[in-house]
Amino acid sequence: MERDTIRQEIEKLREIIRQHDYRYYVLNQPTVTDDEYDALMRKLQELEKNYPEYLTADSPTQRVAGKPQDGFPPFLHFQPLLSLSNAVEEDDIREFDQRLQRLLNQNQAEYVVELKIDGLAINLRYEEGILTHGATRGDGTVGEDVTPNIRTIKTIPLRLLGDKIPQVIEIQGEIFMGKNAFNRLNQERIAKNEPPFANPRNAAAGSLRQLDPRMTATRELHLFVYGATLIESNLSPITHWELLMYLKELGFMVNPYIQLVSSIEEVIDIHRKWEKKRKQLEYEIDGLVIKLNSLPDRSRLGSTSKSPRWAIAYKFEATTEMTRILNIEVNVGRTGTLTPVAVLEPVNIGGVTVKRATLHNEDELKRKDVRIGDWVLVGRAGDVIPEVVRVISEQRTGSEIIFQMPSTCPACHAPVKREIGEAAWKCVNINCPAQRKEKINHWASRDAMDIEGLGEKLVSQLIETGLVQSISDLYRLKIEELIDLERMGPKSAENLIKAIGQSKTRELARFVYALGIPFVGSHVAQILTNHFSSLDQIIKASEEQFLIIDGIGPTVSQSILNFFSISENLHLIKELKALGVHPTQKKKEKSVKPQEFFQGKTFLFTGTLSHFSRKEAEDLVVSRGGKVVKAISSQVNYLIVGEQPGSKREQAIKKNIPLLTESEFEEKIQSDF
Ligand SMILES: NC(=O)c1ccc[n+]([C@@H]2O[C@H](COP(=O)([O-])OP(=O)(O)OC[C@H]3O[C@@H](n4cnc5c(N)ncnc54)[C@H](O)[C@@H]3O)[C@@H](O)[C@H]2O)c1
Repeated sequence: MERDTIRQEIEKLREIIRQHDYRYYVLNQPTVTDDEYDALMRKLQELEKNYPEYLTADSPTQRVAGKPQDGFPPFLHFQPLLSLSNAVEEDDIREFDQRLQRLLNQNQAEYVVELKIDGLAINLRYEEGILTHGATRGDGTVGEDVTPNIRTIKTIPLRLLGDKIPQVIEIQGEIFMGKNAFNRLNQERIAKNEPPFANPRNAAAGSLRQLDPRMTATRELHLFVYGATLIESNLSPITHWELLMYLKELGFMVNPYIQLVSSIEEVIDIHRKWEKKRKQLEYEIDGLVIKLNSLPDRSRLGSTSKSPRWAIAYKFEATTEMTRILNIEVNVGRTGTLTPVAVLEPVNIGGVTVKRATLHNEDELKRKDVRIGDWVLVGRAGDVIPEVVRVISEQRTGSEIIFQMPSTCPACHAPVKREIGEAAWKCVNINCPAQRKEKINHWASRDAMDIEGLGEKLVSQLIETGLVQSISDLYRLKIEELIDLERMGPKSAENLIKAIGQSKTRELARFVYALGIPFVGSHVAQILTNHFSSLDQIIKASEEQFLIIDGIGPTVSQSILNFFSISENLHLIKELKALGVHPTQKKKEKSVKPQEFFQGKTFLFTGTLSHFSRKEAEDLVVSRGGKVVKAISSQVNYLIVGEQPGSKREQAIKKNIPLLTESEFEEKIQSDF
């Protein structure tokens, strides 16, 4: 890349981040998620690390962001409230530990591990035990004095407790709103036609920065304290742990999950545990904070202008990163569907290097306006296929290229067609080599016929050399033919023939899935083979016979009927039989598997759930094959009852509809994945 271009890119990125900072810290109205913001920040940090000559003191990476808002008096913090440096990778945490030990010239350090509460930082000043000021972090040096609002928060003592009252102390902590209170507040706001808050953090910040404290008083805010500066005091604790215990004695809430550890590996274990358990908490956390326990050692290490050297935020895995689109290619799937795919400058997302991301179809491509050369945010939630979340259009230079879907198939050059009402362009040639390749890949895949050793590269070779034209050709392969292939010795040829042979007696459900009938995934294939006792029965079944099956809807049944009405498909099945492929049918299991709890059933919710938002809970039901409705009717199989349920509960009882508590619901969800 040209150096000038890099400098411009860095500058643009800084400007975008400054805009987000303003919207987040000053207006309380962020327009991107924290994950997306963090991705922009990480990209800027990376560029500044690679090109240190462009690093400037006013870069957002060098400053504590945020500005005091007009309307509140300024408050000068006795000691600046800094940001925290952060890391996601285990190795970066180990490096933090090693760096500290190197600087301190020792070989073991003790840490306090705290939850990183996703709220907003506050600084409280007590003089002679009386609360005199409460201020937001602001730009770290000067915050907004929100004392009248702070005084409405019940977990903040107006007068310190105990007999060890310091003359002057400033105490830092995180103000937050619990998930239940957040959901209730949003429900009220929606009912009043006010815009809901995007997350509990915004709700807490918005509530604390009300100009009218009576408004703050109606919001359920809490405080966990995590630090203090003893300005005038007879006490001088020498560890952070001691300080936290002292803050408890003074009447504050210290988070109950703080832990004292003596090795960085323990920290990594604790992080793994919380990554899984964070959902169960009643408030949101976005990671852990690791702090050196020894206060004298902390003083020796000091801080940069942005963050202390003795602490680090160990964040949970991000699911979004920023990168650039190098090219857009088109994939041809096994049913001929053309899928545009972005070829990316490789980027690490949550520990996985991502080089390609789906753009789904032409409409999506246009809606997101993705162009070759664009900077984009790429997301990967859990195991989901990476996708382009959005374009950072502010980064455009004008040299980006608009992509057009091809008018012929990129694999066989046959014409492509897009039916009315369909999102996808399809290659019309059923002999298209790309389609054949994908069909065979699917056939051999682990959940289908599970043919060991038959990977994508080999499938390509078999098709290119003409040895295999269709699925049935796999069962005609001979060792002598395989040996001639590049990188194939006699032993591997023999193993492959053996693996292909073994697939002849796979379970019927695998065979049905392997056929690649649209909408028939392995779960539906299992339902079909549980219901019918042979493949012939499935082939001969009518629409009515499919529709009576729990878990099979009109789209699936239509798709199966279509599939078996095509003579090529029936021919393939006949050929396979003749070649000795005889899938086996397991004895029918009558026991209801946990997987089938949600399948085909209808659910209704009432009240507030404490571990999920309503949307999350609904998605969990739908992703397990269930349906969610909004009103009570005889169709409803279960009513899931949260806190403060509405009239639906009484109605359900009258109609004899079974109720599920939140924990019963959670249990079913956990045993059904
Ligand atoms: N969406 C947006 O547009 C946008 C814009 C700006 C910032 N942000 C978010 O804000 C974050 C940056 O904020 P930041 O500078 O406050 O850094 P930070 O959130 O990474 O870490 C510092 C903060 O952590 C909090 N904290 C919680 N628990 C703590 C504990 N136990 N000990 C110490 N501190 C604790 C404190 O408030 C402290 O100020 C970004 O990572 C981003 O996610 C988002």
